[in-house]
Order: sequence, then structure tokens, then C-alpha cells
Amino acid sequence: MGAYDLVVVGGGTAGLVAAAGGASLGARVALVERDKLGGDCLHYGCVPTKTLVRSAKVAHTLARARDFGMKPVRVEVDFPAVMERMRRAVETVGAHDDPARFERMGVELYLGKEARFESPRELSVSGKRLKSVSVILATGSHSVTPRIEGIEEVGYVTHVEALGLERLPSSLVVVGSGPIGCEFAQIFARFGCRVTMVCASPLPLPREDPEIGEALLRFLEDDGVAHHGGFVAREARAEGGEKVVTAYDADGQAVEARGEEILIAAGRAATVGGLGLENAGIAQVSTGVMVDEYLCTSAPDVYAAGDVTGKHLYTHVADYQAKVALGNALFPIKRKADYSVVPWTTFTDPEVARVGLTERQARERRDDVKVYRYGFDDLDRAVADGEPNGFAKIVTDGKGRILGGHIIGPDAGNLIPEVVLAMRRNIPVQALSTTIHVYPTLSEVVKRAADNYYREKLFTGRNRKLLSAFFGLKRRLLS
Ligand SMILES: Cc1cc2nc3c(=O)[nH]c(=O)nc-3n(C[C@H](O)[C@H](O)[C@H](O)COP(=O)(O)OP(=O)(O)OC[C@H]3O[C@@H](n4cnc5c(N)ncnc54)[C@H](O)[C@@H]3O)c2cc1C
Ligand SMILES: NC(=O)c1ccc[n+]([C@@H]2O[C@H](COP(=O)([O-])OP(=O)(O)OC[C@H]3O[C@@H](n4cnc5c(N)ncnc54)[C@H](O)[C@@H]3O)[C@@H](O)[C@H]2O)c1
Repeated sequence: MGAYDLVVVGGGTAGLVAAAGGASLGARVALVERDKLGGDCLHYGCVPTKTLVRSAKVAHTLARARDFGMKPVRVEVDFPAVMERMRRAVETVGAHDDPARFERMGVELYLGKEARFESPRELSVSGKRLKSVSVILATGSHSVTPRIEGIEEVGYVTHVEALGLERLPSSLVVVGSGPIGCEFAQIFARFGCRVTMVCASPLPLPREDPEIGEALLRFLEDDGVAHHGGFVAREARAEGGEKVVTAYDADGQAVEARGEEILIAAGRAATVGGLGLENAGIAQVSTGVMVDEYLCTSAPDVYAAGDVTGKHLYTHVADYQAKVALGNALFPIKRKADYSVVPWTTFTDPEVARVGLTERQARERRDDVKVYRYGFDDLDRAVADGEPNGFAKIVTDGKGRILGGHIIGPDAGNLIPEVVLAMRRNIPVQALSTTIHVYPTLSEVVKRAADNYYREKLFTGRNRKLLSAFFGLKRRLLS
């Protein structure tokens, strides 16, 4: 029986950050991973999809050669080569998650093995018992297939199988237009596949500001994606060599989406099967493992981090939670997880980046909400780049305190951190306006949106009248 300070279950982002941190602090740490180190983000999520996003963008840019003063080119996507490039990128990035690196740090690895709780502080791993002072559960999440009659018989892929395709399907039905559905729909459309999306929510990215969803819908349609919003997929059948998904709206109206393949991107659930949570008294809620503000589960000294908690399913949040959970698992002084300022980005083109409240959420909470926006169509650099697409929107209270930031536009994910830092450090929107930004850069979109604060204060209404009176007086005195 091994006695550890910490046993980590799951070797994705959350598990690796926790295990590496614990070992670096001098704790005796074991990490149990049933598959490969790196988890979903490295193997089936962020890294491979962003590689494909880039290839799709290159295809799209080549197809627009004429817009940049080039003779038109015939774009031919070599799908096996695209997928090979993706695998190489995963391999390169995966070097960070090399098992030998973690062993050198002092982490004892149990690779290719499943962990099961026997009690809160005791796990069995392939017949071996691991005893530990504390445990961090970091087993991630997996794709959920909604109830669609006939779907198992017809067959479908999730993001996992889609990333293993050897041939580009001629057409694809995507069920769900959350981040996974939108990213894949655009990638495949830009590779030349006919894509039809069906989604229960009316607009793509239903968690975002509807104005953002509407704008993204237009961009997806420009790429040739057909989007049936407000339709729930209920039946699937094979017909004439195609797969057909029938979806219904709230009035019972049906729409049929046909394709060579079906991609299910309809949400995720915490991965807890086979863990024996009941043996440790670890309770679950509908979204995942139940945790308190300190990321402690209902079992003493068992913490959880990452997607398994069901809170903000992003790699950067998994990383953050792992650090909070690790500190709380090892030390007596406990720290709460703080989700007040959490950014994220959906890597469509243009990208959709977000932090804080939407305009609607802000207005539900207070009466003094102000919204400052700026369009990329009026931003010199975006025009020069031939990407005058989208807008930035900053939501504040009456005094300029930032409540939320939303950007749909080129490189939005790299532009949002300025707003994130401002929110985190209570820097008001006025300061974004008075900070010098480099010209001509896309970063100016945030400043330009913020400039509207002063434009509204100084150039309109009572202030403008007062200033006019002041200038009149000055003229009279000096003339
Ligand atoms: C297609 C796609 C694209 C994405 N793109 C982005 C993006 O661009 N940016 C972003 O921030 N997020 C993105 N995400 C989300 C991101 O991948 C996850 O939030 C992140 O991987 C969560 O990390 P984790 O450590 O909680 O879980 P995971 O990475 O899923 O790791 C959990 C690990 O636990 C292991 N495990 C499970 N059960 C057991 C068991 N019983 N015993 C032992 N091991 C076990 C699994 O094998 C796995 O390796 C994307 C997700 C998907 C699906
Ligand atoms: N760029 C990123 O950071 C990124 C990328 C991909 C995934 N992720 C993470 O993974 C999470 C899961 O993504 P997702 O896109 O699978 O899920 P999601 O929960 O965000 O969206 C699923 C969508 O499917 C729809 N849906 C469900 N059942 C349906 C049915 N029967 N018919 C039609 N529509 C149906 C829902 O209405 C919803 O809009 C994301 O919320 C995000 O946290 C992040």
C-alpha cells in the first residue's frame, strides 16, 4: 500500500497542473491516468481544433485571393495532409506532457490505469491500493448524445471521431451550435464540405449576447453553413446513401438536415463512471461533481478541479481550479475559487471573445447600465487587413466600472485580456480610453469603444452646452 500526500485522478490539464505543483512543493504525489497524459485539450480538443481552424483560415484566405489583388487561385484542400499537420502539432505541443517530464518532477505515474475509490482516502488502481492524505479528482468531461430516435443505428461522430477522419465527408449535419458545433461547422465548410446545423437554441453560441450570436450567424452563412435555429433533433434515419436528421421547432414544424455524416456537439457531462464515488460519499449535481467554494467535494479531503466540476469548461479554468484545489488540499489555509472574471473565446473566424456579464444580464441586475461599442469596419487596421468584420462592446455601470466585454472580430481572443485585466483590477472604462494604444493595431478597437464614454460625457447634452459657453466667454475676453 502506497501512502501519498496527494493522489490525482486524471491526467488532463487540471490533473497535470495539480500533480506537477504538488510534486514541486515537495509532496509525495501519485497521478492515475487511464489513457494518455494531456487529456481532452491536447488530444481531442483545443490543440487539434485550433490547428484545423488555422488550415481552414488559410483555405478561406486563398479563396479570397482576388480581394488582396492576386489572380484567383483554385483552392484544393488535401484533407489527409491537413490531418497530418494537426497530428504533428499535437505531438509537438504534447512534449510538455511527456510522462518522463512528470516523473523527473517526482510524480509517480499510474498510466493506462483506472482509479476507483474504496473510501475517501483510499483508491484501488489495477489491484493496488493507494492511500492518500488528500485526493484531487480531475477526470474531465465527455460528449453527450441527446435522445434522437435511430441515431445509434444510423451512426454518428463526436469531436473525437471527427478528429480521426481520414476522408473529408462531402456533407455534414452538425447537431448543436455551441462552441464545438460552430468551430467544426466552419472548419468543415471552409474545407469544401456542405454543412447544415440544427440547434435547439435560435442563435449560435446561445450563452453569448444575442447580438454576437446574430453576427456570428451571418459569418457562418457567408461560409455556406445552413443553420436551423430553434429546432431540436429528434429522429435520424438513413436514406439514399445519406444520413437524415429530422428536427422540430416549438410549433411542431419539422426540418430535415441531410449529410454523409452527423456530428453530435450537443453538450458535455462530467466523467465519473467507474470511479466508485459512492464508496467515498462524493455527491453529484446535474452539472458534475458537487463542490463547495473551496473546490472540496462532499467527502473530506477529496477536491475536484476542471471539467468534472461542471463549472466553465475551459482549459484555463481547469488550470486555475487545479491551483486552488492543490493549495486547499495540501495546506490548512483555504482559498475560495473566484469566478467573477472568467474570459473565454470561441475560435470561429471571426473569433468570439467574452468576459463578464452580457448586456441583458447587466440590465437585469442594475438600472444604470451603459454600453460602449465600436465596429471593426471603422478600424483602420482591420480595413487594411481586409477583415473589417464584427465589433467590440463594453458594458459598464453608470460610473464606468466594467461589467462585461464582448468582442466578435479578428483576433478577438488576443484583444479581450485588456478588458479582463481592467475588470480584475477595477480599472474603469475611462482608463482604457486614456491609455495610448499603438496605431494601427486591432487593439485600438477596445480603446475606441471606451472613447465613447468621453464622447457621450463631453460631446453631447449639458456638458457640450457648458463647454460652448466657456469657449464663447474665452473668445470675448481675448478678442
Ligand atoms: C472540441 C473541443 C475543443 C475545445 N477547445 C477549447 C479551447 O479552445 N479553449 C479552451 O479553453 N477549452 C477548450 N475545450 C475545453 C477543454 O478541452 C477542457 O475544458 C479541458 O480539457 C478540461 O481539462 P480537464 O483536466 O478537466 O479534463 P480532461 O482534459 O478531459 O482530462 C481528464 C482526464 O481524466 C482521465 N480519466 C477519466 N476518468 C478516469 C479514471 N477513472 N481513471 C483515470 N483517469 C481517468 C481521462 O482519460 C482524461 O485524460 C475544448 C473542448 C473540446 C471537446
Ligand atoms: N473555444 C473554446 O473554448 C471551446 C471550444 C469547444 C468546447 N468548449 C467547451 O466545451 C463545452 C461544450 O461545448 P458544446 O458545443 O458541446 O456544448 P454546449 O452545451 O455549449 O452547446 C450545445 C448546444 O447543443 C444544443 N442541443 C442539445 N441537444 C440538442 C438537440 N437534440 N437538437 C438540437 N440541438 C441540441 C443546445 O441547445 C446547445 O446550444 C463548451 O460550453 C465549452 O465550455 C470550449
